[in-house]
This record gives sequence, structure tokens and C-alpha cells, in this order.
Amino acid sequence: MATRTASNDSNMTVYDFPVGPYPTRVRIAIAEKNLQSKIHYEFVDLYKGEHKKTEFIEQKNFSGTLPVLELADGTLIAECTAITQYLDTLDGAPILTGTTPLEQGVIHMMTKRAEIELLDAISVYFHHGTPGLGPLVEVYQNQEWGFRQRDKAIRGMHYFDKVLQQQSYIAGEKFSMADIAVIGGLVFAAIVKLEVPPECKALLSWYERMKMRDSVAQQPAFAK
Ligand SMILES: N[C@@H](CCC(=O)N[C@@H](CS(=O)(=O)O)C(=O)NCC(=O)O)C(=O)O
Repeated sequence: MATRTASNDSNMTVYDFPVGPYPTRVRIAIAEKNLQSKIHYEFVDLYKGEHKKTEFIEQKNFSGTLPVLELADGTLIAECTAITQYLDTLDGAPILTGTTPLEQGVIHMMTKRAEIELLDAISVYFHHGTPGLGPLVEVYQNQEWGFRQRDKAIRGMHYFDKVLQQQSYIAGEKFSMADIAVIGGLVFAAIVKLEVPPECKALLSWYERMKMRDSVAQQPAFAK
């Protein structure tokens, strides 16, 4: 298979919901890699359930979630971590996913931990412990499960606060895909009005620093 170069992918499409926490992760990665000019964003209306329609499931993403990256040759890549990994290595100069095996392993672990302990937990709370995307989309809800995941996410916030008491970024001393995943988690926390505990001073300070990055500040989720 021909190796892909950035020029081969001049017209990539991202199926997107601009203010969504997960789409914001990929939007930040695109901005960090200066790929905005190569990306067309295609809006998919989550509140109308467009991502759950048979056509989207069959033709774009079996999981029925956003974002999805579509390459010029029609290849579809879903899952924020996978999309970020692809985009990061596109120009042969990864800055988000690690440049050594050690960095790659630690960044992958901390990104997955950000999903398990924070972002995905808040997502479950949103869909099960709140009205979520509305009755058209939320065809099954389990409030108890939602509340348990909310409590798990708060424990996750304390965990990442402890991590950031010892280091400047989520996976060490460099900004990475793991930071972007925790940013996604705190974007979702704001949506569901889940306050970061005030005693999580290191996490709150880190978040203020992250929101000052151009790649973050320019995102619709952070529009004033
Ligand atoms: N594991 C997936 C999760 C993606 C996901 O849940 N995306 C949200 C988009 S947003 O809520 O962040 O805007 C979604 O499609 N939710 C719709 C649904 O779950 O019905 C990933 O990492 O991409």
C-alpha cells in the first residue's frame, strides 16, 4: 500500500459536532498539527440522531459516534485516539503521540486512563444520568449507572490532580494526546455541570494553562 503523504490527503473530511467533547479532541489535534487547511468539517446533528441513522452506521461508523475521519481514498478512521495517531504521524514528525517507545507507551496509557477514568465516565453520566441527547436518541437509560459513573469521574479528577502535582503535563513534561483527552473530559464536565472539586488546584491550574493554547482557545467548545 502506497505510503501516505500529507499531499495525498489534501481533502480529508471530519464528521463533526463542533462543540462536542470528543470532536474537540480531534479538532485540537488538527490545530496542533496545523492541518486545518486540509480538513473539511461535515456537521452531523447528534440531537436529531443523525449519527444513529442506518446510513451513518453502515457507511461511516458502525459505533454510531463522532468524530470520524474520512481520507481522500474513502478510508474511514473513527475513535479519537486512532484519528489523532494517524494525523500526528502524517508528516513524519509526531508531537502528540510520542517519539520514543517509552513516550508512546506512557502517552497511550494516560490517554486510555483519561477516557476510562474521566471522559467516558462523564459521557455515561450524560447519557444515563441526565436527559442527554433527548428521548429520540437516549432509547435506554439507567440512572443509577449514570450516577455511579459521575462519581467515578470525580475520583478521576482527583487522580489527575495528583498526577499534575508531580509533572507539568498528563503524560510527563511534554504536551501530548493525553492532555487533549483530559481537556475533552473537562469540556464534558462543563456541559453536564460537573464541577472540578476546588481542592484539585493542580488540575485547575493545568486547565487554565491548556485553555491558553491557541489550538484549544480557537475551538467552538471554548467560544466566549
Ligand atoms: N470512543 C469514541 C467515543 C466517541 C463519542 O462518544 N462521541 C460522541 C460525540 S460528543 O458527544 O463528544 O459530541 C458521540 O458520538 N455521542 C453520541 C452518542 O453517544 O449517541 C471516540 O473516542 O471517538
